[in-house]
Amino acid sequence: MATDDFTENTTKLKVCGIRSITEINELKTLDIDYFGCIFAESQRQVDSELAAKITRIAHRHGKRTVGVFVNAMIENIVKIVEETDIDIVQLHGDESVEYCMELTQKLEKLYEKNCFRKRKNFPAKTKLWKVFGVTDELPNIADYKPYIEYPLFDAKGENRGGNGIVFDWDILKKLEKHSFVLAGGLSIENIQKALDYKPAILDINSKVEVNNRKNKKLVENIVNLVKKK
Ligand SMILES: O=C(O)c1ccccc1N[C@@H]1O[C@H](COP(=O)(O)O)[C@@H](O)[C@H]1O
Repeated sequence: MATDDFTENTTKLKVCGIRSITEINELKTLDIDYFGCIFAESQRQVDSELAAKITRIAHRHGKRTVGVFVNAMIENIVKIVEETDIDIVQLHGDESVEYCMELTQKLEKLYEKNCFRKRKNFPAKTKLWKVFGVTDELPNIADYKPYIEYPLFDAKGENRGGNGIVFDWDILKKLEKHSFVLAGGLSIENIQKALDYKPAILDINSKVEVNNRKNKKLVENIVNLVKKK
């Protein structure tokens, strides 16, 4: 699995589902490593125009952005990556190994075309995170490894994501430290326990919302725990 120089032996933090300029402006100076923009059908869905603005603000503050897709057409993902400059593509559907291979090739071509637009401080190549919806068993992800930076384990629920529920984290004990992203129902109540499983990244979303928007105080409480402030 190819991780980049940004990866260290500490747990990083992603806040997903940013859907307004107000939210990114409120959160941009906190010690958050990644902001997520959801392109899939969702109450948190954004278009590429808004995601490009969010990404510009995030990049100016040294943060990366993650685009969340569910079974999207590969051409659409490549177009959105080009339009928005997002750093990571999170595949939250039933995308196959072959799909990840094809997307990797297409993103490589896009990189060759646009490599002159190198991002300051960031590797310009777009990475893939493949999501696996789990309950109490880990799937076999071996064939995905050549194409992804990280597997992301989320609780299998009624919807594709944003279910606000956890899975049996004990299944993560078998994994190498800092080799995966953990999502699903993460909140101030369980974030300390989640850290004990040594994920590379904790991905918070619905549990830090009030009135359908990210709440700065709720996010800040989690930042303080994860970054031990
Ligand atoms: O949040 C959504 O609406 C969403 C829709 C479609 C795909 C993914 C989505 N969110 C992702 O779900 C996980 C867990 O979220 P939660 O903490 O349980 O609310 C996270 O990776 C989000 O990126």
